[in-house]
Amino acid sequence: MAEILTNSKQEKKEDYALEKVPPHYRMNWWSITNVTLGVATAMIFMQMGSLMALSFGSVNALLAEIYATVMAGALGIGIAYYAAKSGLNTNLMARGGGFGYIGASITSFIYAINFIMYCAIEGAIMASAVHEYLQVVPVWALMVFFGLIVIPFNWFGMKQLDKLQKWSLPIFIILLSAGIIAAANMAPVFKGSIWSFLPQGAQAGGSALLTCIGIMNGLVGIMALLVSDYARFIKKEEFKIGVFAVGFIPQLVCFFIMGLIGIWFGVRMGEANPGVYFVHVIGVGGALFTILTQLRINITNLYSASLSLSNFFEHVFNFKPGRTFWVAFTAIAAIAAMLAGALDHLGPMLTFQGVFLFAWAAILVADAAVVKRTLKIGPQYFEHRSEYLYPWNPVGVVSLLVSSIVGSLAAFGYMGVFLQNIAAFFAAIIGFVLTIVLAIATKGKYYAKDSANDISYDELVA
Ligand SMILES: Nc1nc2[nH]cnc2c(=O)[nH]1
Repeated sequence: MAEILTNSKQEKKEDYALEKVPPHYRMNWWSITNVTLGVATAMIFMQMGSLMALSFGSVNALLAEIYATVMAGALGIGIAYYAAKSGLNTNLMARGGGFGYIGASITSFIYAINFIMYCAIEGAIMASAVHEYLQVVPVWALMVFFGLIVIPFNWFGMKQLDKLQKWSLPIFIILLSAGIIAAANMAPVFKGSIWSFLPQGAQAGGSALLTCIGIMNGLVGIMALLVSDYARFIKKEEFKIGVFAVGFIPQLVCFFIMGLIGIWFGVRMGEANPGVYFVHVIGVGGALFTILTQLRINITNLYSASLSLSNFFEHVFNFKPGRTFWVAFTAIAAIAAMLAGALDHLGPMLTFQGVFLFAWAAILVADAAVVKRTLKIGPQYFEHRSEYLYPWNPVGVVSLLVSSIVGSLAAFGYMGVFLQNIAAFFAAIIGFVLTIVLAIATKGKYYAKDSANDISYDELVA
C-alpha cells in the first residue's frame, strides 16, 4: 500500500515528462481545458487588443484577433490531435517527428528559454503591480517572492494545476465582470462607437492590418505548441471533444474573447495597459486581478519549462534529476533574469522566438499530416525512445534552421516591410514546404533506426 502511494506521488511529480502519458493517468477533457485556460486568461492578451486598437484602430485589431483565433485554432487542433493520439508533447513528438533525439533536444532548449523568459516577464509585472500599492517593500524582494511562490504550485504536475486553476477561475470571472461593469458606468474617453475608433493617419486594412497580424503572429506559435503539454492527457474515450476543446477553446478565449475585451477597454479608457485601467476602475480589485491572472499563466510557464528542460538534459547531458528539479531551476533562473534587468533587452529575443515557434509548429504539423499521414514516409507513429531513433534527422533540423534564419532576417527588416510584418507566417510556410521536400528527398531514411512492435493501433497517425 505504502509503495502504491509513493509511486502515485512520484508519478504526479514526474508527470510523464519523458514518457507517453499512459491510459490510466489521462484526465477528463474539462479538467485539461481548465488548465489551459490559465494561459488564455492572461492580461497580455487583453493588452495586445488594447494596444493594437489604440495604435491602429479597432477594426484592424478585431480582424487581427480573428486571424489569430483561426490560425492558432487550426494549428492547436492539429497539435492536440497528435498529442492526444501519441500521449506525447511537442518536445517528445519532435524526436520521431523529423528531428531525431538530439535535434529535438535543441528545439526543447530554445522552447525552455522562451518559457523562462516569460516566467521572468510575468513575475516582474506582478512585482511592479504590487510595488505600486506597497511601496515599502522593495521591488527586488517582490521579484524573489513572486518568483518562488510558483514553485510549490507546480510540484505535483497536472493534477495539482487542475485544482489551482479551478478555484481561481471563478475569482477571475468575478473580478473581470466587476471591471467591465465599473468601466461601463464611467464616462468613456472615446465617446463614439468602439468600432469606429481609428487614430489619425491610420486606415482600416492595408499596412496597419498587416502590422497587427505581425504582432499576433508572435503569440500564435507559442499558443499552438503549448497545447501539446496538456492535450496528451486527453482520454481515448473523450478523444473528439477533448481535441476540439483543448485545441480550440484556449485560442478562442485568449485571442477572441480576451482580445475583444482588451479592444473595448483600451478604446474606452484611452489606455493600453490593463494593469493600469483595471486599478483605475476597481482599485485594489484591479491589483488582485493583475496578480491572479499573472499567477495563473506563470504556473503554466513554469510547468512547460520544466518539461522542456527535462527533455533537453536527458539526451544532451544524460542528466535526469526529475521534473521538480527543473521547476526549481526555472524559477531561480527567472528570478536571476528579473534581478539582472534582462527584461529590458528581450525585444530581439522575443522577435526571434515568435519566428522560431511558429516555424516549429508548422514543421510538426507538416510532418504529421503530410509526411506521415499522406505520403506515408517513415514510421506511421511518433517514436520518442532514443534506442529506435537517429540522433539527428535533417528533415526537421534543416527545415527549422533555414526557416528560422530566413524568417528572422525578414522580421528584423532586411527583406522589406511586407515580409517584416508577416515574418513568422513566412517562416512557417518555408518550414512547412521544406519538411515535405526533405522528407521526400531523404526517403524518410533518418526517421527511425528500427521499427517498434509495441505501438497500439490508436497511436498510428496514418
Ligand atoms: N505561454 C505564454 N505565452 C505568452 N505570450 C506572452 N506572454 C506569455 C506567457 O507568459 N506565457
